[in-house]
Amino acid sequence: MEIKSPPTCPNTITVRRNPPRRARPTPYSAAPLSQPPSSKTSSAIRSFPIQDILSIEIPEKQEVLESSSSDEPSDAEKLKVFLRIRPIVTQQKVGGLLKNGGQKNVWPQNPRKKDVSKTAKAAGKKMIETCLKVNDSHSVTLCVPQSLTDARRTKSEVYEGFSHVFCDESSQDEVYERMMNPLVVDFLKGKSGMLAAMGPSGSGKTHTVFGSTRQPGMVSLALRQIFSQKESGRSKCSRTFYLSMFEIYSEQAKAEKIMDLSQEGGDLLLQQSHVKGLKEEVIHDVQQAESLIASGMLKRSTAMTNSNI
Ligand SMILES: Nc1ncnc2c1ncn2[C@@H]1O[C@H](COP(=O)(O)OP(=O)(O)OP(=O)(O)O)[C@@H](O)[C@H]1O
Repeated sequence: MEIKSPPTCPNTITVRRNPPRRARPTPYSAAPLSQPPSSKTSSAIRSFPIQDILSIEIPEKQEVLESSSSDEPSDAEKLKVFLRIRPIVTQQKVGGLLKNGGQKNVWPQNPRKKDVSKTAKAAGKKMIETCLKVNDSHSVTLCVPQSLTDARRTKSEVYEGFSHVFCDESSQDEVYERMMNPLVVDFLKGKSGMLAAMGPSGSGKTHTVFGSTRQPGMVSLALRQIFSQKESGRSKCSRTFYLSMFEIYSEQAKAEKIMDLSQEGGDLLLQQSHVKGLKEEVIHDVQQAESLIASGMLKRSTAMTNSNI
């Protein structure tokens, strides 16, 4: 990938947003995957210790300093932060993007979801400027659009320290290979992992995580990898895979609720960071897993509203 350096911006300031962090091993990181839960209903699903991880100070140890010089993060760097830049939606591209080039979405979509075509139409014939420039595979510069430079907003900011920056032309496969594949490989060795997608509405979270029929996202690609290993018989021991889905949502002025998204699932309780009563369904193949996920997505309260957590 050829990366052009960003234009020189006046008054550039540097902000280090995402320094590499070292996470503690999770309690389940050493548990073998071949051992299925004792009952169909898990009574002790631990929440991901994101606060614990974020509160960990970056160690000044030699090994971490050494690893930061190499392109591939060491095992010590378990928390990774990727940045994926969504392509700009122009008038010509709108049709292609909205209809996904004639592709159907694999997953149910929120009918009231923000329509990117409206944004593009609202922009009318205004020139669309790219403000985010990729410096290298770990940093970007946020430049001020020309139209705003008159308003004395001339400072640009460099955001660095990303595990990897995916440019707007990056493919789902490329993102999968670098970001998701290591998690799946670890998962198949019995380790826990989590992928969290963050970003404002319309930034491409759904596209990345779920994708479409032509451009399958991380979930479909991970399922394919998991079941292709199983089918190829690489693992001698027979493994059983379980799937569970839940939604955390909060309505204004009300406490957060947790809902089990499996077909017969109901409200769940969080007790001492354990989601109690979450149902796990045995999954046998990609198609079955995808159809369970699709029905779970329809059950989300956010499927009926415009809000998205
Ligand atoms: N990398 C990409 N390549 C091509 N199209 C993309 C890409 N990322 C997002 N899009 C398109 O941009 C639009 C908005 O993306 P998406 O629905 O994934 O955003 P979102 O972050 O999930 O939004 P929301 O939070 O509102 O659900 C969609 O039409 C999607 O197909």
